[in-house]
Amino acid sequence: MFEEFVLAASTADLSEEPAARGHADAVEFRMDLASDPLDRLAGYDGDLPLLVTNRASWEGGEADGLGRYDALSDAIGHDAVAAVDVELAALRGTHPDPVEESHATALRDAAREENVEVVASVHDFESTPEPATLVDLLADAASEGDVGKLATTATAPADALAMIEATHEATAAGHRVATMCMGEPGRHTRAVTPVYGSKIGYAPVDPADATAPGQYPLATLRELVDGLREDGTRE
Ligand SMILES: O=C1C[C@@](O)(C(=O)O)C[C@@H](O)[C@@H]1O
Repeated sequence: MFEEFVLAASTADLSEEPAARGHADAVEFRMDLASDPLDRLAGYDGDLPLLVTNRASWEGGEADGLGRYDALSDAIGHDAVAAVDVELAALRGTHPDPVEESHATALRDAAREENVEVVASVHDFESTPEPATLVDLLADAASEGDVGKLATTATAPADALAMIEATHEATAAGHRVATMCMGEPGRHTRAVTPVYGSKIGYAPVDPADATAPGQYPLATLRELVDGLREDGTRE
């Protein structure tokens, strides 16, 4: 699924899928922000494939406890689910609770059996480390998942440059990555890092429901990313 750039419409409401269809390649279903996510998933009959995310509270989301893995295990059994997001800190065992690692790696094994791709993700809600650190994080994340995703917070233009540089380096080193900066000074990275190899972009269908600071509206990001492609067309 992530051979080419995938624009994911990020939402807590799967009934938005028809509105996303014209612009998005997939839907990121933020299960942690949804009510009755498994019921919603069971009733999903949209066209776009789903990337399911159940973001842990310790990584900026709203899902508490290990039960979030049970929900994800159930979710990956649905035909429409093509990818699952798992936090790198859990996969790597760097989270303080060692039980996270066994749950995260078991979920990854189950995903592989279902032919569901794994997005290993890292978020920094405060800052953007220097490029060498970003490249290391991307290499780690890409080795734990099918795609390594890194979202950091830009507080100055140099942070955006660091993310662009790291995206280029990690991609040149053969890692499959998805990158973006959160926050206003890094907003343009969402349009630009795909030029350097980033494989996933996230944008809300309704700008009022952004799932991260600095996201462009879906139609805008589609236009920007396509406009910056060499031939200027959607693949
Ligand atoms: O991890 C990400 C990236 C993101 O945080 C962003 O910055 O667009 C949005 C989240 O919904 C998604 O799970």
